[in-house]
Amino acid sequence: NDTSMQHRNLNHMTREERFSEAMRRTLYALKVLLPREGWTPVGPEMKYLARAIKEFTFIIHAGVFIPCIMSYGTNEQIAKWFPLAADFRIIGTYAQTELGHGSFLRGLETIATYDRANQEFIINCPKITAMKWWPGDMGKSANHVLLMAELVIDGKKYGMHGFMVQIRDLTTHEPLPGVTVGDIGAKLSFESVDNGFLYLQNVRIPRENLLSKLSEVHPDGTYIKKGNQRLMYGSMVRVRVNLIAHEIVMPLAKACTIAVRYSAVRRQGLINPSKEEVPVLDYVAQQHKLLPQVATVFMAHFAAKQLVKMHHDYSLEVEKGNTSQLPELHALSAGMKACLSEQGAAGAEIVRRACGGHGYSCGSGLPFIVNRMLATCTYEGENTVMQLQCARYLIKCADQAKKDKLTGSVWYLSDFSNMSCTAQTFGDLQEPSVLVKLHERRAKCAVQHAGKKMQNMVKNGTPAHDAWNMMATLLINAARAHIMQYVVGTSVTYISELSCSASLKKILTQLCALYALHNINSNCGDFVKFGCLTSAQCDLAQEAEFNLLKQLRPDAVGIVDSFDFTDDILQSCLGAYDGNVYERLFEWAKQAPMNKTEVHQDSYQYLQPYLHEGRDVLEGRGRNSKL
Ligand SMILES: CCCCCCCCCCCCCCCCC/C=C/C(=O)SCCNC(=O)CCNC(=O)[C@H](O)C(C)(C)COP(=O)(O)OP(=O)(O)OC[C@H]1O[C@@H](n2cnc3c(N)ncnc32)[C@H](O)[C@@H]1OP(=O)(O)O
Ligand SMILES: Cc1cc2nc3c(=O)[nH]c(=O)nc-3n(C[C@H](O)[C@H](O)[C@H](O)COP(=O)(O)OP(=O)(O)OC[C@H]3O[C@@H](n4cnc5c(N)ncnc54)[C@H](O)[C@@H]3O)c2cc1C
Repeated sequence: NDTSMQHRNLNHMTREERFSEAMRRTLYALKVLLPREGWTPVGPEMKYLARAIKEFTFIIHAGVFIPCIMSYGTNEQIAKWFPLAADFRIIGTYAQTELGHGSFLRGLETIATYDRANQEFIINCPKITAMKWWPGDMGKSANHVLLMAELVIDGKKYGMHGFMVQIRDLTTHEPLPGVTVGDIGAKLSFESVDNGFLYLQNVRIPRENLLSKLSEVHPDGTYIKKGNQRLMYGSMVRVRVNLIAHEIVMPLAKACTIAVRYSAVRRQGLINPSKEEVPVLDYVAQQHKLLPQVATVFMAHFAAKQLVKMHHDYSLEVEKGNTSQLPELHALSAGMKACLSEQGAAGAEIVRRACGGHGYSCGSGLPFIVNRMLATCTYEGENTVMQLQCARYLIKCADQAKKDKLTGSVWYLSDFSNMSCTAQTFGDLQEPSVLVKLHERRAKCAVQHAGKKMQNMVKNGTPAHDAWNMMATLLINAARAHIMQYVVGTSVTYISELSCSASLKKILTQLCALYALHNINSNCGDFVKFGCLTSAQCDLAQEAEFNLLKQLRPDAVGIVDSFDFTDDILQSCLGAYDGNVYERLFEWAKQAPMNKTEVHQDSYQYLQPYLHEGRDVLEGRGRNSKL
């Protein structure tokens, strides 16, 4: 109810207005509304703030820069920079991606050369492709960057390391000497975020600014490795784990809230010619578009909770020096981020499109969500690259499964029990245990299929790297199958262990079955090809899905209401709680800047001569028509 927090209509603001409004609101929220003692920008409070603010600034500062200080800094470095960053007395970003490289980190070109005489690092972007490009909050907001650069000592390269680099004056906010920085311009979304470019030329930083938890450089230039160097990639794992809830589950839940509420209000056409127009939500085709996406919100939420727990447990182990869980966590987080962002972004577009013309209006609030979700398929690890990382781990595990009993998320690769499906009715295929087994078998077969294909190619003389490249599509499918079995399996377990009312558990079980069946029916080629289902059982799977749509239809609005988004955060004429769609759309349109005058003078000057000629002809004074 704090008017300082309420959103003005973002669609009727310029990009620069949105940029400064987002900063005002974010700082207001953080500085005024949060208890100051003890909160951290990545603490549980952020989850609630993120529900209250449509456009944040400082997501990278809070979601990446600060966690990196914790992950890569020594205790002294954390003690120095964390308090400043947590209170926004320094604003930072994570500057890794360059104009010429984003996925292939070993190709990054920014160099940090150690100057022994002055005990400094000299930072350089040797050519235009080395310029840092994309980091959020970097163009106009950040005064520091956590710069990922190639460390060079006496001409020898030591790989990518993290350096704290100040880029703007803390008094004037002007760029420091050797720093060229700015905004990269208009993007598909994130209008309020100043993704930036950063060109560094002979910028000097103290030796102490190398974040030295994992490695350090002594004054004489001696390089010391401390611990598993793979932890240098650790911040990306953490962000991939955290972004699922924040940037995939929540936006998809908002989109589903809007689309389901609108579909319950929008009457269009007849089902029974003798009855009145029906709400479009009564069309099974509409239910088939919307309800599986509602189910995805829940299943992705449950799986993300499990992944966050796994990351938390892993972090405790790393503190004890045990990094053994890192390979599985990397594979799972990379695969989950890629597959759920793919599903989520596609799902948001499906539900937007299900709202017809009004879904194409920014007044629906849906284009904002769809465009932002598209970014999740690219940032924090481009999806294809992440799926291949996941597949790399699966292929290794499949080889290991031939001799060892596997555990963890890949345990099913060493399950050689009979997994044939005996379902005779569509009810059998709604059973959670049957759905889990089907997904495990499909995933196991997909991984083995890709592995076998590559082995055969190598046996026939194809170099392993070429076989990998040629089978990439099968490897990506294997990664998707692995993640689907993980999401279905963890969701079934989570729901079964949930202490809640029987009626709620029934709905959640139905949603889980709907998610699994929708996935089966969308990929039935795999399920038949790998012998998981017969063609007749595929028909039953479709029947099972349609039956669940019918069962869930009466609760559809109640289910999305349970996401509990306020009208202010939805900013949607279609999804407002009161359902007054048409009045809201009309009011929203009238507020458009285009309508601040009855006649748009700038354009009228071009139209006027033609209009006056038309007037004269119609009033009998004008020359004959030119046509
Ligand atoms: C005040 C407001 C507050 C608001 C709310 C705050 C809350 C916020 C919550 C969170 C929300 C976050 C919002 C999201 C914003 C995101 C913004 C975007 C940021 C970015 O995009 S940062 C840049 C991201 N870039 C990447 O991800 C690059 C991807 N590329 C790579 O990771 C690597 O290049 C690679 C993995 C593809 C290849 O690397 P490399 O060549 O070195 O490795 P190989 O493939 O040869 O593999 C070598 C072995 O290393 C293992 N490996 C690879 N990566 C990792 C890893 N990350 N962890 C562990 N191990 C890793 C491989 O598995 C290989 O192992 P093997 O044993 O040899 O097989
Ligand atoms: C909204 C947004 C915010 C961002 N924020 C940040 C930030 O804060 N900090 C930061 O450092 N970066 C940030 N990024 C950059 C982001 O991390 C990179 O864009 C991402 O890592 C992809 O790298 P790239 O852009 O170089 O694409 P590329 O890697 O060049 O990919 C281009 C194409 O090549 C394909 N490809 C690449 N490698 C392979 C491979 N090995 N096998 C098969 N196909 C391959 C990809 O699949 C893709 O189709 C942001 C990006 C966006 C869009």
